[in-house]
Amino acid sequence: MSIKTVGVIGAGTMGAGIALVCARKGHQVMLLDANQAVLDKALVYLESILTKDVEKNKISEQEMTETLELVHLVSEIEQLADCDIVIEAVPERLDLKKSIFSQLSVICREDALLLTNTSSISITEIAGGLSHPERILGFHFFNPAPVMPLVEVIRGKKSSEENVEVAYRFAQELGKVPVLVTDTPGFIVNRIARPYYNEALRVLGDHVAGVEQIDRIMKLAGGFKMGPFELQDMIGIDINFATTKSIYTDFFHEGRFKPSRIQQQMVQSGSLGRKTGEGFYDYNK
Ligand SMILES: NC(=O)c1ccc[n+]([C@@H]2O[C@H](COP(=O)([O-])OP(=O)(O)OC[C@H]3O[C@@H](n4cnc5c(N)ncnc54)[C@H](O)[C@@H]3O)[C@@H](O)[C@H]2O)c1
Repeated sequence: MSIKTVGVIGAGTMGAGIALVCARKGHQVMLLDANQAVLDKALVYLESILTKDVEKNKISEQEMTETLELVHLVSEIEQLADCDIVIEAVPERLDLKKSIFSQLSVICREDALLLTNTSSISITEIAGGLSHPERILGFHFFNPAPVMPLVEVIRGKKSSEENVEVAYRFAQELGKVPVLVTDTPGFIVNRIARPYYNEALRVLGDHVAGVEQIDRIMKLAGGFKMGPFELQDMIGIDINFATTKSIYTDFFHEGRFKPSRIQQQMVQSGSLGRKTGEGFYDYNK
């Protein structure tokens, strides 16, 4: 399969980065968001990253212009009809993802690959009841997408082996390191990472230590690049909370995955981390 045009749905934290990864490899990118302000912000982000590449002599000004010209900002899902691959990166909600994939199933060609960047939701459930579920797979980038090398390629119950191979090769072609995963809650990385966030939130809730202290200790003693609270702010506390809830539900409420009330209240209050300027840390200072 020759991949020319890639659709990216959702131009937020992940979608904008995924669009950049694809455009840098010469693909035409149709970047869709329901919110025009997010699309405008995504363009500013792309320009700022590529400008840094020019300043560091990694690319020429002409290459920057050519890469930017590959990214088309769109507002209607029908504009993705000719895409060879579509990567969905809307918020971590099953109803939203199901609705998007049911529209894509009608709009896109039968041989187009339909990928979801979900952190935790069952691929099998997203594809359930849709026509041609063999072309629906998980394709999970890590944040920030242009920097992090890993992509989890997740095989849903009805994903075909042929499409798994195409997705695997596509990840390699993007310069990423793919890992094949079967469809289980949280896949590999988010399942293993849950205790890092959850236990830190319990330590905070038990007043054992504060946010900055916990982050500092995990970096100093554990060798982590970022502490659990810095990471939640970068990921988006809403996205992190939704991921924990989904993993907890899909593991039939095993206590070790139980979500935290602290995180829930931060989401309820609109303190979502860096993207809102305030989370466990204040970014407006
Ligand atoms: N944030 C992370 O660190 C991270 C890492 C890996 C995977 N993910 C996953 O990627 C997905 C997106 O996460 P994010 O952090 O980029 O979210 P985000 O909230 O930053 O961005 C989501 C975007 O989707 C848009 N959107 C919502 N409904 C839409 C629709 N119907 N059509 C088009 N656009 C729509 C929103 O306007 C928003 O801009 C989630 O499934 C998340 O679990 C996130």
